[in-house]
Formats: sequence, structure tokens, C-alpha cells
Amino acid sequence: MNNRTLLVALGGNAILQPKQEATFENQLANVTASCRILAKLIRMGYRLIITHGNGPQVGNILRQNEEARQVVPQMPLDVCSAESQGLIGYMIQQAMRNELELLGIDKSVVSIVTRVEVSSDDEAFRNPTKPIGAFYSEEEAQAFMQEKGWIMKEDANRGWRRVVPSPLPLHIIEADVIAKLLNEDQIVIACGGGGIPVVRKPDGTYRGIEAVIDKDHSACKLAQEIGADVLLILTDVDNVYIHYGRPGQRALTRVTPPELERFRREGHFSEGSMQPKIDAASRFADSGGTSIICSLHEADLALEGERGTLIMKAADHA
Ligand SMILES: Nc1ncnc2c1ncn2[C@@H]1O[C@H](COP(=O)(O)OP(=O)(O)O)[C@@H](O)[C@H]1O
Ligand SMILES: NC(=O)OP(=O)(O)O
Repeated sequence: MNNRTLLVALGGNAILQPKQEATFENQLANVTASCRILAKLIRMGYRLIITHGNGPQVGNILRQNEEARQVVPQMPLDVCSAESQGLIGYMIQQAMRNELELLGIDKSVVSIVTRVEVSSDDEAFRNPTKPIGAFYSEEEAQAFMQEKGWIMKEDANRGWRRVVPSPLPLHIIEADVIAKLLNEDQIVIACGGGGIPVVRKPDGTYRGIEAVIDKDHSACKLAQEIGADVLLILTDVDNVYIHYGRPGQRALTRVTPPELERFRREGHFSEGSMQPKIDAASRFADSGGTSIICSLHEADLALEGERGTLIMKAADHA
């Protein structure tokens, strides 16, 4: 048995695949399958903190609010993020507890509504880049931009999506309580959807701000603040690749942050998908931790060093 602390960042596909309708049933089925895999890691003896994306969900909650605003008051985007933490946290909490029950493991699972400090001066507020909600065709996107004033961009050749500001996380406000729960052997779901963005006022109080933080960036920050051993970024590809999807494609198995930086400059990683994972993994490795990017389905093998892309500082590779 080992007692290492894993911060698991669950990718969007673990909750909703791009072509699926965003029904509760579809999402719960995906989350249940994902929790079956995560439960194996708990059986292997790892202590787990789970964080997750919320792009499709927070976009849909925002749209529900906008469409229903003649009937019920509209909530701001930070509140929509909080709602998405509850929605997804509930699904993971229920599915994970059920999977543990089936394995005869008596551990409780708890979701924390997590606030994350950002700067109101972050340049992201002038340049929205974070895709949320559903995918649309170019014609639909043009109509939304004209009629509703949305800012929309093409997302990795999969269609057009609305984009919102995505500032960098500065501090996980609930980090202390997350660490305490972990020490009490609880499985903690935290920083969902990158956390609820808030800014600190001069008097030390906080207020929410309308944005969606990238979950990979917050996962790295939380992993650093609670002293996790491994940042495990689970997605739908088995490795990070160079020349991805092109002739000469090659899987990276062990790599250092400076090597990744060289590959980034050569243009190997897509901005809206792999790049935030690379940034988060490199930053965590630079601060002395181990990062792994791998397929959700191979998480256990990746932790044994048999699959996935391992990112560590150069000296640790020796
Ligand atoms: N160099 C690369 N190596 C591997 N995958 C890449 C690369 N560049 C872009 N990708 C894309 O990144 C995707 C994973 O990112 P994303 O869709 O944001 O995942 P998630 O929703 O799981 O966080 C993969 O499906 C792949 O298409
Ligand atoms: N907040 C966030 O990064 O969500 P996705 O991973 O779903 O884009």
C-alpha cells in the first residue's frame, strides 16, 4: 500500500462527450464510469482529491439563466460556476460513494464549494478565451454574436463556442480546509470548474467576478498549496504527442518542462486543449512534484509508469 496524495484533474470527456446531449442521465453514466476507474486508485492506497472541468455545464447554466430572465432573475457567471460545482460535485460524490460501497471501502466523499482568488487586472478580462457551453456551426455562431452580443471563437476545429474571460488562479481560498479533510482520510472533490473566481478587496473581503478559470491551472495551484505528490491530468488521449495528428506523430513518455517549452515554441500543442495541461503539468514539476498526463482509462497503469506522459524536473529523471 502507498499513501501518496494524488490530485486528479478530470477532463471534460469524463463527464460529457462533445457529441452527447447534455442530459443528466448521460452525464451521470459518464461520471459513474469515471468513478469506477478512480475507485481502483483508492483501492491501490492513494489519497485522492478530485477536481473537474465545467465548460459545457457552466455554459448551459448561463444560457438557462439568460433564456429564463423574463421569468426569474438572472444569476452572474460566478454564481453559475458555483451551481456547476454543486451539479457535478453531487454526481461525483454519489457515483464515487456507490463504487466504493461495491468494493467494500468505507471512506466518505465530500464536495467543497471552492473559491479561487484572481486579479481583476488579469489581462484575460480584456481578451476572453475560455470556451463554454455547446458547440455551434459558424452560421449559428454568427447569429448569436449579432443577436445576443456573445463573443465566440472556433474551438479546435470541433465547432464554434462562446468564450469568456479565464484569469489565472492566484490562491485557493479553501485550501486549508481541503488539506484538513484529506488528513482525515476523506476523498475530497474541490476546485470544480477551476473554482469560483473571486477578487480580494483592500479591506480583505472578497467579491465574485464574472469569469471561468481553467481547471488545469487551478488543479496545479491546489496541488501546490496542499503539497500533493502527483498531479494526474486525465483526458481522452493516452499521451502527449509531438506532431499530433500529423505524419511523424510521436508519443512523449518522459519529458522535462524545458523540453515541453521547446515543443510549445515549435507549435505542437493546441491552445484551447493540450496547452493548459502542459502549462499546469510543467509548473507542478518545476515546483518539485510529479505530473502525469494520460487517458482516464489507463490511470492505474500510468501511476505504475507503464502508460501516459510523465513530466518531471530534469534532475529527477537521472
Ligand atoms: N500535442 C497533443 N498531444 C495530444 N493531444 C493533443 C495535442 N494537441 C492537442 N491535443 C488535443 O487535446 C485534447 C485533450 O484536451 P481537451 O479536449 O481540452 O481535454 P479535456 O476536456 O479532457 O480536459 C485531445 O483530445 C487532443 O485532441
Ligand atoms: N473550467 C474548465 O476548465 O472546464 P473545462 O475543462 O470543461 O473546459
